[in-house]
Amino acid sequence: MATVLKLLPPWRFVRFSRATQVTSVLSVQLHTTGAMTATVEEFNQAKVKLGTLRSDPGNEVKLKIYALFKQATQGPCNTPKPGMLDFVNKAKWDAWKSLGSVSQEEARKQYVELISSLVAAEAPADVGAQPTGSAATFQTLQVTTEDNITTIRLDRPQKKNAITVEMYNELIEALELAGKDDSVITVITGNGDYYCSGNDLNNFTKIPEGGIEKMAKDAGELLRRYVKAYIDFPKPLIAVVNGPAVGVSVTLLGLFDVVYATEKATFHTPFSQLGQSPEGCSSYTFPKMMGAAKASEMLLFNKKLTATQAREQGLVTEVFPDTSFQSEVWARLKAYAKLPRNSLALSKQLIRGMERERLHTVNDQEVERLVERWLSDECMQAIMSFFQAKAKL
Ligand SMILES: CCC/C=C/C(=O)SCCNC(=O)CCNC(=O)[C@H](O)C(C)(C)COP(=O)([O-])OP(=O)([O-])OC[C@H]1O[C@@H](n2cnc3c(N)ncnc32)[C@H](O)[C@@H]1OP(=O)([O-])[O-]
Repeated sequence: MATVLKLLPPWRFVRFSRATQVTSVLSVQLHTTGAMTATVEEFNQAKVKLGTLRSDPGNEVKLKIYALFKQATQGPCNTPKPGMLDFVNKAKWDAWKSLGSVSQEEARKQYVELISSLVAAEAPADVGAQPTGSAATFQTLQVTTEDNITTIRLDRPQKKNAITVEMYNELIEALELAGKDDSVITVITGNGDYYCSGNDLNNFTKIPEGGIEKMAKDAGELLRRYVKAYIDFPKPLIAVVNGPAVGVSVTLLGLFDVVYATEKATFHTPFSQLGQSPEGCSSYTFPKMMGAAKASEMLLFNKKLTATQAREQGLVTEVFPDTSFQSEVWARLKAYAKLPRNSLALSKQLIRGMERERLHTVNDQEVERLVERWLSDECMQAIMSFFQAKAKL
């Protein structure tokens, strides 16, 4: 970011010179208090990253950055209020004062998160937008960028878009790229009649050399990374649920910003039927969203929801008639994608940022439990039953 930023009157006088920031930070001793805070190193890295931004994030954001920086390095504002006509310093003072008694550690963490989201929302010089047709780089997905929207389509329609190990890895990569490209929003949807039938149960049949324990451990690590990609996704993420959704594709909806569904969609999490346990942070997001009892009906007792029920429970934002689903949803998404990119990314960060650490903890705990479940007799019996039932057809 240029040191002298273009600002509109009366804010044109608000300038954050790099020199001021550097002087301030040098005069402060920072310390780390634990995993829920940003380390000194992360804070310093964030300062450096701030200097690499190519576009001006706007006055409001710059004031927020300024306020968080002051709070992190000097603590709550207790300097005298500048006079009414000293517009610039009064705006800065107001921003700092508005942080009240937020601790220095918390301010440091928010500073790091804010800069990270600004950096993530800005395409690196050598990446740029993914051109339409970049699907060639993926085997199990179609990924396109058009009209400021990056769309990731699950592309195994013959298998109801069941997620193989390869597909998990490709989805992680596609999300990573989408988070950094020039698009304003990212959409996940399915090709064919299903949105997604969840984990490909064949993933459990490929036992590596290290045996079933190794398989469970590797699958756990992959799942952790997969869910993390959603928790950390830096811009608005929208699910276009074109048909039935099962398992992990349902649980993850709690990490999307908006979920649009056709009336034909259903939502099913048959975890106990499979001897497994919830993932995708649903053990936290579902009770929060729909209350413990309704969440338990789904996550413990395998209750399959219609699209309308899912909307009533808060899992789905809006349900559309199947005949007009695609046209209505895409018209709306194209309009959304014309909104300012940084503003959307930063607002998402505000909405989701407070919960990020908690979601990571939930993800870790769910993965730990699932790795145990995958080694249980209950789970193995359930997987065998699926394949035996298939064999009888
Ligand atoms: C790791 C994180 C933890 C995740 C947990 C979860 O996601 S738990 C949730 C885990 N998910 C489940 O428990 C769902 C298991 N699947 C089902 O219950 C049913 O397939 C269905 C209800 C999705 C669709 O029924 P339908 O009668 O409309 O269609 P159809 O059955 O004829 O399917 C067409 C083809 O696709 C195949 N295929 C589909 N899904 C899967 C899959 N997940 N796996 C493998 N294969 C799958 C199916 O075998 C068939 O292959 P074929 O014979 O042509 O070679």
